[in-house]
Amino acid sequence: MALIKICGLSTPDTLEAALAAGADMVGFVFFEKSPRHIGYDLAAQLGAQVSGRARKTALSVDADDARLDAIVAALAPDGLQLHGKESPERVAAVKARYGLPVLKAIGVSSAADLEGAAAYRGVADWLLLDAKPPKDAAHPGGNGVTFDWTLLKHLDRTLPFMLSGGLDPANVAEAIRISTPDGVDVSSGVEDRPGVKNPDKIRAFVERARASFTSSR
Ligand SMILES: O=C(O)c1ccccc1N[C@@H]1O[C@H](COP(=O)(O)O)[C@@H](O)[C@H]1O
Repeated sequence: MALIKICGLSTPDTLEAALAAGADMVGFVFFEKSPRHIGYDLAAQLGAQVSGRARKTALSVDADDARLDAIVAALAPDGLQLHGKESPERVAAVKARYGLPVLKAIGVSSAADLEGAAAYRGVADWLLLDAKPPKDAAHPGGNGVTFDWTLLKHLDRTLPFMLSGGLDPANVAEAIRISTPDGVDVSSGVEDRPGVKNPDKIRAFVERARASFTSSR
């Protein structure tokens, strides 16, 4: 079954909205420069709230082992999203250390970026294909930017991939139709402003993505 992930959750109410809507994965951001960053105490609280209703994903950016140890201890995630410049060797080391599925984020703006993704075959569990951040961006993701989904027609599908980057309730059906992903991921597209999620937009995103995956089976 294709997966729907809501990322950057940081309050009990919006987490509840994602869980009640039927999100398969819920993501938590551990990156201080992000408006969606959460600390360890809140991570433990939100992690307990999930209580098996969805897979918890911890997003980090070029985190070292000490940082990942602390994140894993606080959240007890079901998967790790590595959203920086982590090499295939680093991804392999993270997988070996924690024994958790790894989603490796790749910034895409051209077909060449997809060729680079091949290096993660046999290492990452999922690719998370996001738009390359704008040059002046403060962080490598969560920028609400899309990329040319038709590029994915030539993607080697050995690894499952999650489509991300600028998705929202209005464009997710078209994005699924064009790119036929194994999952979709959204953050800023279900917000009113950076870091402030909107429960209605979360529900609309999950409903439309689910309907679109179901009708394309
Ligand atoms: O959300 C963030 O603040 C963030 C910070 C650092 C790295 C990644 C981040 N978010 C991830 O980026 C993609 C796309 O987000 P958007 O839907 O375009 O806003 C998604 O995987 C977020 O989880």
